[in-house]
Amino acid sequence: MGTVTSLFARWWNTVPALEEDEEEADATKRYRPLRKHPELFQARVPATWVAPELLEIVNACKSGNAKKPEICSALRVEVKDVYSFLCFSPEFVKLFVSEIENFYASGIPARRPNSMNNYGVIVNEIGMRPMITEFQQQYIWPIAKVLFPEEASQFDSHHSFIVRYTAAEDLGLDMHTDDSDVTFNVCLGYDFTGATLTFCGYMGAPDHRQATHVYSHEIGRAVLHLGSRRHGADDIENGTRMNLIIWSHNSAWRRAHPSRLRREYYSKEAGPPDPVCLSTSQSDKPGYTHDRDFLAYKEKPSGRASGRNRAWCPPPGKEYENFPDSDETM
Ligand SMILES: O=C(O)CCC(=O)C(=O)O
Ligand SMILES: [Fe+2]
Repeated sequence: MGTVTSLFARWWNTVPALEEDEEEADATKRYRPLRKHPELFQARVPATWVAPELLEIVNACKSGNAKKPEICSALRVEVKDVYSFLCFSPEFVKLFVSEIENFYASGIPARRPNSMNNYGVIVNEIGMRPMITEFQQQYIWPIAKVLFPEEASQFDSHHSFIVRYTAAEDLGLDMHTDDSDVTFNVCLGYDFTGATLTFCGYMGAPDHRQATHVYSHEIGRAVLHLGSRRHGADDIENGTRMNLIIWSHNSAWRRAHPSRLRREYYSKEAGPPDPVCLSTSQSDKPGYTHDRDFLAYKEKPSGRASGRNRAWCPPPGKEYENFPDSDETM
């Protein structure tokens, strides 16, 4: 990831992706002889891997008659600009999960997908990039192009990873935006309770920190949203949740919209934030906090009593009326 993106990531509380090597990752080389299902490492997505509903949506989108947001009944509008659909067949879910379990069992070290997730795996780095690229181009892109015509005018790369949460490991993921143009997020297992996904507004919009929707993950169902939408994974209560996330990138759109990185394009906030939309930390560094008014609405998280204050949101001049004074903020 380049400097601009890193800066963008720091400034906007975007989840930063770690750098992916141009060369074949070490994990790919080491894991190659241990692959359990070699078909997951080829540029092919057999029709038996996808749900009939996904085929229906893709066909509707390709027909050119699809109108946003009512593409077809198989596509559910969760809330404006957040969509979900049945995506993978039980056959694929079983295959994919068993491969990931096999990778974990191999003990091969894998770099983590982002600075906020300690138990995930970058699936591109274990050799799955060709299959994911095929899935992105054949299935995600035709749908995203209809739903988000500008951000998804083309997809030319992706950062794809597994996230895993259990009560004994990572419980959830703090509020953030993604370093993606369009995010695809599908649940692959297992049994769990809690672990919903809470959506707020768009980065820099007046309702940026207003709660808009709570999505409940279901195995095989995918959710699609823009990376600039603030969201967070709520704590898991029991069991284990595993999701595959594909961050699609559109370099042309990024080049054409450098302004999305600039403070002056941030709107004044309409009102005080919903506490569920407040962001504490994307790091284990104490005191690493993103929302300037966090302490006016929530307790200081334990173990974060000191340290550098990196809070930036909302930017100066963009505060809502009666923004709490500095004694109440970090
Ligand atoms: O756990 C989830 O469902 C969401 C994870 C997420 O938002 C992310 O990894 O960027
Ligand atoms: Fe995310």
